[in-house]
Amino acid sequence: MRAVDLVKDLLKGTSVFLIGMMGAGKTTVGNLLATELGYRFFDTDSLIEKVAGKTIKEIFADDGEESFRELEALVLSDLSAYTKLVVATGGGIVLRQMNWSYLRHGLVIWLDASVEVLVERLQDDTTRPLLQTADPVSALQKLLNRRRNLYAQADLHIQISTNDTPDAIAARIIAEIPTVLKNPKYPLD
Ligand SMILES: Nc1ncnc2c1ncn2[C@@H]1O[C@H](COP(=O)(O)OP(=O)(O)O)[C@@H](O)[C@H]1O
Ligand SMILES: O=C(O)C1=C[C@@H](OP(=O)(O)O)[C@@H](O)[C@H](O)C1
Ligand SMILES: [Mg+2]
Repeated sequence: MRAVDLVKDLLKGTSVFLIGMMGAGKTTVGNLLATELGYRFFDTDSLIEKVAGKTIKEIFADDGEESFRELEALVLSDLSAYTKLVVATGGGIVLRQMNWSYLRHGLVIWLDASVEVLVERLQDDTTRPLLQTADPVSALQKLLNRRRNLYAQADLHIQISTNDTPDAIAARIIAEIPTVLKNPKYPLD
């Protein structure tokens, strides 16, 4: 049996939620993973932009972060009603305790990249309002310090190194899902 077929068998349509810091690759890897699993892919940030009719940057600037977080919770609660989804979340989704009740509808996977990797990827990014500061490196470090314990509540922890390609990370997720989901056909596994 191919690894991905075993995983489909184990998941039985359960959705997958990717959490982790900005730049960890949730959007990029989520897309690939959905294709592999034959699931639909959604990104909470893209849905928020559709609902609001403006970009994340504009929402932060016009309405503030709290307003963005309200929309984020709303979009996540809607998505949690469905099965067979891979959902790439925004890095701050873990902050609201209520969001965990939605995330727990699926399998929660933490993509964990170091601040060095995140900085390398996001140094020229202008779309993430929380990084538009004089010192984005320390902004990322502070966010990670504040959020690490929340990300650690995920069902599966995927550590990402500098040279891991998106394809390799998607393959690793598929290889590691069986370590956290029991196979009911082999209850003594
Ligand atoms: N494994 C990877 N290797 C190299 N670059 C990556 C990798 N994953 C994502 N990226 C790049 O890093 C940036 C952030 O990725 P993205 O998927 O948007 O992360 P997130 O959704 O977690 O913020 C994008 O420019 C993307 O192309
Ligand atoms: O970490 C955060 O608080 C945020 C992460 C972003 O999404 P990505 O994690 O996809 O970059 C986006 O939701 C917003 O800029 C806030
Ligand atoms: Mg993203």
